[in-house]
This record gives sequence, structure tokens and C-alpha cells, in this order.
Amino acid sequence: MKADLEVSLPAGQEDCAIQCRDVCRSYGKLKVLTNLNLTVPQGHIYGLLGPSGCGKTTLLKCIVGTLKISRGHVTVLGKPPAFPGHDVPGKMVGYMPQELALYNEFTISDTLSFFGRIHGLTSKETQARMNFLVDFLDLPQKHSLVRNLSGGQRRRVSLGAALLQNPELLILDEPTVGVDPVLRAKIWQHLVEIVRTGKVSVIITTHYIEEARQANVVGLMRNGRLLAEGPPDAVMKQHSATTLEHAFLQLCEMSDQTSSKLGSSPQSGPLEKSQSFESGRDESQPILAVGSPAAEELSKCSADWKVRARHMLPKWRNIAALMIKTMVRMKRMPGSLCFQFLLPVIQISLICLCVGGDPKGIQVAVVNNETSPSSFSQSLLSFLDNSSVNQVPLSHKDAFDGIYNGEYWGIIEFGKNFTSYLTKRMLQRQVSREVVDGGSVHVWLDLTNRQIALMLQKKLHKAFEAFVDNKLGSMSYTVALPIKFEEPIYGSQNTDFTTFVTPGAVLSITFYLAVGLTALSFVLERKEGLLDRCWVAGVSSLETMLAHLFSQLFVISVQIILLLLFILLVFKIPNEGSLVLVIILIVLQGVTGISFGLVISAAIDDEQSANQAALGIFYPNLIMSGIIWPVECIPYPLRYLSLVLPQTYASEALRCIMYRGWDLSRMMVWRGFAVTLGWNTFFLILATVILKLRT
Ligand SMILES: Nc1ncnc2c1ncn2[C@@H]1O[C@H](COP(=O)(O)OP(=O)(O)OP(=O)(O)O)[C@@H](O)[C@H]1O
Repeated sequence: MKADLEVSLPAGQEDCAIQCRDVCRSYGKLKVLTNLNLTVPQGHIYGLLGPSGCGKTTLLKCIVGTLKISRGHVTVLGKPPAFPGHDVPGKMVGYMPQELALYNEFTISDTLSFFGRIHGLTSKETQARMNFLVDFLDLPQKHSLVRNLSGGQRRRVSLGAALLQNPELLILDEPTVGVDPVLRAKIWQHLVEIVRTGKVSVIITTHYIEEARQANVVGLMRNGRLLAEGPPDAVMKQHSATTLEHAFLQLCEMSDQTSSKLGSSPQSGPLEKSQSFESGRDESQPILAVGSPAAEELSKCSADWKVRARHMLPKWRNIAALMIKTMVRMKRMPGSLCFQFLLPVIQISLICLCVGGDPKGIQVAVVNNETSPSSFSQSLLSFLDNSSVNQVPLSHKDAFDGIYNGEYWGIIEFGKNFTSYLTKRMLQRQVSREVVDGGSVHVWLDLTNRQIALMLQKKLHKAFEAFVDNKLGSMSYTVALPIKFEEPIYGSQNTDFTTFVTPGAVLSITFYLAVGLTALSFVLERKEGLLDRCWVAGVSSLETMLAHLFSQLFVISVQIILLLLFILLVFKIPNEGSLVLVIILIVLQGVTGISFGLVISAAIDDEQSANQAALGIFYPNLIMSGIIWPVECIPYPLRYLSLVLPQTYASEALRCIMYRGWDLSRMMVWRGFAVTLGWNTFFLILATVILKLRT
């Protein structure tokens, strides 16, 4: 059914729902829209037709403001899109993108409630509209999950979300694809009915050219330009065609002929004049055009600073709607939520269990040429830590054969006169080299594994110290090393490598989980058109970022509580300082991770590249931040780079708080906080700039 509305009257700008003048848009070198003029009169249905790839979706994105035009003017309901204080994007426009843009974990009811909240509808209003739309669009039960719906059903839910708030302007990108003919007719009938009031305008793209005969105006697009614009009957009459499809084919042939006469391809050639259906008109203008609005006219649309400021301030209603959305999604994915909570604990537990501990059960060959059970060698060996060192008594030859075969990590050998020579060393002032040699423990090590070799050296020294203290009594000072390690100033004699690694590991885990979750969720939401859809519904980028930050803070808080419980209570990592400072520093590192995730998602469009970016910086950052090995070991030029990384000073600050009990009055502590805050600010600004540049 075709609406019998008069469309051929020239429309003033105030009568136009949408006006595009000389609009150009390129993706890199690819020119997608070239000097395009289009006019959607108020209270009309405009059918935008054209082959796949001709630029329809790009044009709609420029109209809603999610894409910036390279040149020209666009006005939507009288003002440029995204004009401060103007509700476009916002509730005046109902946008159905091509990608459907629905949250799969939502039910139909969740979906419509979410958009209702963003548009400021009361729950009663949302409910009433929901009931109507479920009935009108023949949707399944309201509590059906979107991910369980068929393609056509999802498309109808997406259309329902666009119709929800009774907008003044409907922008629909292929709403009837995959919809059965009966429902398609019903949708068109509904569109015709709502424009009858004169207040609602619709621009709709469709591949079913013939259904566009029900539109009041059609625009035929090819290679980024409008070939013709006018009422469907007029277009067909002009080309003596019985169908719109034939008319369109003729227009395409004419367009190709003109291009070849001008000696260029249709894609890159000079502008062809668009066809008009009124005699005597300037053919360079489409039928409904009123000429380009003067630049000064558009510049009148500048809002005063108060309106701008109000427009820039985040709306708590939107933030709350987005946070509720995230909570609902979390609730629907309990497995994923548990994984997010438990993963850091699992990671830190693995680090505490597997990194930094002493090797156990190391096989060592013992060649003892003394036989007496009361000899010093037997006594010394009894002080060796048996849980770490497995002593295997062997002959000299078998011991060396074994170590060459990789069976033992070391050989400990005592000469047959060890006891007497050691006694001589203690009692006599001057002893021969033979006595010194015979009174020494001889050790051969396999140094291919440094950690094991170091442990064996340490255990032998300890065993010898214990032997000297216990067996030699007052003579002990004669064989003791002339170096005495007093009680440590900070830390304890038993401080192991795990203690060094843990604070940095906690920060690193918190940072990277936040990076991964933020980058992935934003990249996926953008890919599925959800970010654009929310933006067109009136949610600003700042509101999206804040809502994500607040929701993620909840996740980070639970992660940190579990992490601290495990490292302090289960693994007994000491904390001499303020627990509040410890928590604040870890939270701030989480926020830095979120901000960095935002940078990745602002700069990158697909999840594979986002994953690569996150993984690409993981190892360099971990290795260079002094988390697993001290910064002091890094060669100088690299060390300067290491010091500016987000976790280097922060790890040092956390170690200072936890092991030295320092507070913010110490430079090494406040420096960690300052660098973390600095990175936060930098990443947030960078993400905002990239987002602005890429629109
Ligand atoms: N993000 C992008 N980056 C680069 N090129 C793009 C991008 N989006 C679209 N294009 C290109 O721009 C051209 C127009 O695409 P657009 O999606 O606007 O076409 P369309 O007319 O809506 O097609 P369809 O009817 O198949 O949806 C195509 O050649 C497409 O490859």
C-alpha cells in the first residue's frame, strides 16, 4: 500500500527530517560517498535503494553521526547530528543498524527495558510499549533469550528496540531482511500508519526493491551517488518502467554510459547529474532538494557554552542503565563471572607454589672415605637438609660416572683423614697445604641449573655452620668465616624469592585481567554494533567508559579481596604496612589496566588484533618491570625504559609498603602511586583522542 502524501513540493529546511548536501566520505583511499545530495521530507517514508556496497549503510551512519563526513553538510531534524542539546543522537531518533546490535545474553524483555531506561521511559511506559511490540512484531515470549532466537526473530527484536520510544525519526537499515512476506507487509503498513500523523519520518534501506513502492520517496543510489530521487511512480514513469527494479536498471545503464563517455569508471569518475522528475528543474539537484543550506545558516546552529557543558556532563541515568546491563549480563554468565573472580587467585597461587621455593629431593652423590661413625664427616652430613638433598653414598668413580650421566647434581667428597686434618687446622697455628686440603669438604657441581647449584651451596654452608656451632663448641671461632651477618634491617633471614615476586605479580595480574576484559568487551560490542547503537540512543563515550569503569571496579574489588586473602593468610606473605595503601595501589593498577584496555579497543576493531596487542605487551612489560628479576640487573639504556613502565615503580612501592612498612611520606612509595595515576590519565586521554579521531 502506498501512502498518498504529496511529496513534490519543494521543502524548506525546517520541513526536512534529513538533508544531506555534497556529502563525501572515504575509508582511506576508497571513496564511498561522493557529493551526495539527499532530502527526507518531514512525515515521509524514504526508501534508500541500491546494490550491495554502494554506500547506503555508510550514509546512514553519517546521518546518525557515528561516522564523520569528510566534506559537505548533514542536518537531522534541523540541526547537525550530535549537536549539543539536540536529541539526535538521543530519543528523537530510532536507529536499527544492519548488524542487529543486540546483547545475546539478554531476554527480549531485558533488551527493551535497557533501551527504555536509556530513553528515560518509566517502567510502565516501557511495559506498555513492550506489550504492543511483542504483539505487533509477532515476537516470541518476552523472557526468551536473544541468543536462542532465529535470525528473523532477532531482526524483529532489533526493530522493536528502534520503535520503542516512538521516535520522530526512524533510521532503519534493512529491517525486512529474513522476515516473512506477511510480517514484511505488516511492518510497512505500520510505517505508513505512523508517518500519516506527519510527525514521524522514516528512512529505510532494503534489498527488496519492489516493497519500496510503498515509500513516499525513493532514492536510487549507486557508487556512492544518488542517481535519482522522487516518488516511486514518478521514477517508473520517467523510465517507462513497470517496476522500480526496471527503472533502476535503466538508470544504472545510463549512469554507466555517461561514465564511459567521460572516459572514467563509475567508481572514480566525475559526478553524474542525478535524475530529476520535474521538468525545467536544474538536473544537478534531486527532486526534493532545496539547494545547499548556506554555510552561515548551519553556523547559526552553534549552541552557547552552557548547553555544550550540560551536554558534555555524563547522565547518571545512562550510566545506571549501562551498569544494570553489565550486571544482568554477568548474572546470565555465572561461569564467566566465577572465572573472572577465581583466575587471579589461581594465578597467584600457582606463582606462590611454583616460583621461588627451594628445590626438593635433589640427588647428590656422597663419597665419604672416612669410615668411623663418630667422624666429623658423618656429623657434618647429618646436618644437611634431607628434604632438599638426597644423599647417595658412592665410590669416587661411580659418583663421577653418575654426574656425567646427569644422575646427580653434585658430589660431596671427604678425604680419609678429614677429621684429623680439620682438628689440626683448628689447633695448630701453622699447617701445611696438605692439611688444609685434607681438612676441606670437596664439592663438584653441575652448574647447568643455577638455582639448584645455588641451593646446594647454601645448604652446605648451613650444614657446616650448624656442625661448627654444635660439634666444635669453643673451637668454632677458629674455622668460622670472618664475616658475620647481623639481624636483617628489613625482611627476615628466610625471605625467599616468592616474597620478592608476589607484590609485582599481584599488580601484573590485576592489570592484565583488566586490560583483557576491557579490550575484549569493547571490541566485541563495537564489532556487533552495540556501542554505535547505544551512542545513537544518546549514550556518550564518556558515559560508556564510566559505566564500564564502575562495573569493572566491582569485579576488581572481589578479585583483590580474594588475592589478598590468599597471599596473606594462605601463603603467609608478610605485610608490615597499611593494608589500605596496599588495596588502593592494586585498585589503581586495575584502573590503569582498564584505561589501557580502552586505548586498545579505541584503536583496534577486531578481537584478534586486540588479543595480539594485549599479548604483545604482556611479556616485555612483565620482564622489564622488575617483577620477576630486579630492575638493577637490567642494562642501562633499557633500565630507563623500564622505569617509565606502569608496574616498575608501583611494584617497588608495594614491596616497600608490605615488607618495610613504609607509608606515603617515603618517596619510593608515593612515586609508585604518582606513576600509576600518571599512566591512568595518559591512557584515558589517549583513548578519548583516538575515539574522536576515528569517528
Ligand atoms: N569500516 C570500513 N572500512 C573500510 N571500508 C568499508 C568500511 N565499511 C564499509 N566499507 C566499504 O564501503 C563500501 C560501502 O559499504 P556500505 O556498507 O556502506 O554498503 P551498503 O550499500 O550498505 O551495502 P549492503 O547493502 O551490502 O549493506 C563498501 O565497498 C565497503 O567495503
